[in-house]
Amino acid sequence: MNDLDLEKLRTPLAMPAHPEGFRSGFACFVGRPNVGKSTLMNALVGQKVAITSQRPQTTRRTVRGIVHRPDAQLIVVDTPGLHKPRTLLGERLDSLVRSTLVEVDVIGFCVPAGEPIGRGDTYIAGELAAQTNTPVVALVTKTDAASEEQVAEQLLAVERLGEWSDIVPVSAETGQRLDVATDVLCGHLPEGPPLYPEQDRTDEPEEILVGELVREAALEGVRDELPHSIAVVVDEMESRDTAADEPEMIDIYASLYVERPSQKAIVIGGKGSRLRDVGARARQHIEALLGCRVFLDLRVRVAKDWQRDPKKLRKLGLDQQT
Ligand SMILES: Nc1nc2c(ncn2[C@@H]2O[C@H](COP(=O)(O)OP(=O)(O)OP(=O)(O)O)[C@@H](O)[C@H]2O)c(=O)[nH]1
Repeated sequence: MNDLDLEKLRTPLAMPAHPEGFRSGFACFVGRPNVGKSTLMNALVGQKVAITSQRPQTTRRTVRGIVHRPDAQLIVVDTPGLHKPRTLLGERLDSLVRSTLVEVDVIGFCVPAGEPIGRGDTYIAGELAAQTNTPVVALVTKTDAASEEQVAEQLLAVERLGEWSDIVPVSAETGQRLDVATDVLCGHLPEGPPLYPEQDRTDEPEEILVGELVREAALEGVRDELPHSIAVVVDEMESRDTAADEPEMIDIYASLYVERPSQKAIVIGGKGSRLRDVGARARQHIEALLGCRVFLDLRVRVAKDWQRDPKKLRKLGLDQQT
């Protein structure tokens, strides 16, 4: 469902004339979980196309966000954070990242400015060293959350980690040096026409974006292992028949899957209070995304140990390798 064959996407559109020297192509951000990859992609695209949270490993799919510039079109593929796999879901995520790495024109290796380089970063730097044909730009993220001194030290530490085409410190939060990052990434793209129409910010289907917004709302405030146990499937999404003078309205029915009945109780909350909050938060974001009123019906269902079961992963749309 989330086609990774980027070669297929390189077919140029029948676009109006583009300036000579126009560049287009794909970039992919990699890094440990929670280093700010999705937030950076959203900031570069200028719209929320990937969900984010304080929890590591929020991103489960590769998401494509599109950055438009007068001289280039950069398609950013956001990937789940690389880590040592512990579950089948973890393994699938890792191989998903690896298969994406070999297909892009430039890789952005994200390391947060304010955290010491750890084993996770070294492990990924080692993986990247094997990608000899693809330029790697090191992006030192979250510079707003670190002191100037820390940023300077981190730049030196990152330099020592491997061979990078460039090292750019950025803050998705304040927008600092995002233009430099885009410039540098675009500089590595091949010359070619735009691949997407100018108004497109993502090629994710709306249903997927809606499901992700529900998951994001459900992740807020939950503790421990629960975040990784929640998956969302949009079961139905349909425009309601409204009178000509009434505003457009879309009915959405979605299921939130958890792994155990005890988790179901947590997600629903006392007298359904938590689920109501999740629904209200998600509805707000979905209405902003779709630009119309939304009726949102959420059900919580148990799919026992879905993270370890290939059949269930497939049903939840998380088995992207087969
Ligand atoms: N202060 C600050 N916080 C940031 C910045 N970018 C991201 N964050 C925060 O860092 C956390 C993780 O951000 P994400 O974008 O979800 O990180 P990720 O690397 O995509 O995470 P995974 O999906 O786990 O791989 C969130 O709480 C963000 O708000 C930044 O530039 N400055």
